[in-house]
Amino acid sequence: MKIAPSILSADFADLATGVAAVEAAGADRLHIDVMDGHFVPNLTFGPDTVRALRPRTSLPLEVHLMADDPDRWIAGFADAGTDILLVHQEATAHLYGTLQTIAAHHVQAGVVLNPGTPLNTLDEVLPLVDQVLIMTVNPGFGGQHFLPAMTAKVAALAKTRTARGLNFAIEVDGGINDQTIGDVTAAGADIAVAGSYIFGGDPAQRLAKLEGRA
Ligand SMILES: O=C(CO)[C@@H](O)[C@H](O)COP(=O)(O)O
Ligand SMILES: [Fe+2]
Repeated sequence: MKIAPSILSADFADLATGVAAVEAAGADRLHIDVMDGHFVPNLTFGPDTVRALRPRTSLPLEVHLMADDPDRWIAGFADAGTDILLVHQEATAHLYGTLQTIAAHHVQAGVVLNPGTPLNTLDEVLPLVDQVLIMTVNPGFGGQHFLPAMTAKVAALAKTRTARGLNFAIEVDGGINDQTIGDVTAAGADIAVAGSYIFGGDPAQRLAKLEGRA
């Protein structure tokens, strides 16, 4: 299992220190939760945060874009140094085109599903994506409880991937800790985002635990 620490739970006044800690501890990538105050009731980072972090780490930068009308942000995040851009299915009426636009900017494209959005809404776009992110909480805030019903959704997506001969990565986000990581791993997730668990203690120890090294 690859772990993507979410800087939403890091110290906003000292992001570079949090990033250095998880990079030294062996994180796979950095997860950057962008919230626009409309799609979700919270405000966080923008492209300038990505631009500022880019020279401070060699980890891939994954942007989880919780914003309405994601097309307006694609060029800005691509130009800032984003490696993987994840857009919500629920945030655009033009998902197919949005994913094409991300790829045209030479950024890996991913799609995110809220807990209440069915998998079959992705039937047509799965061949276009590098990654599918299954929300295991309702988006907007860190530190929420994992929704156990999402485990079956991850398993169903893994089954679809095999049946269709596709090779996108499956990621989970929300409520991931040492108690919940086992179920999502068994269900077929490849990457797990973790914020409050990683930054709520010693990041190196907690990362090792999630990766099954401790
Ligand atoms: O996208 C989100 C929340 O909307 C997440 O990436 C959170 O940052 C995960 O936080 P934890 O549940 O791990 O505390
Ligand atoms: Fe996220």
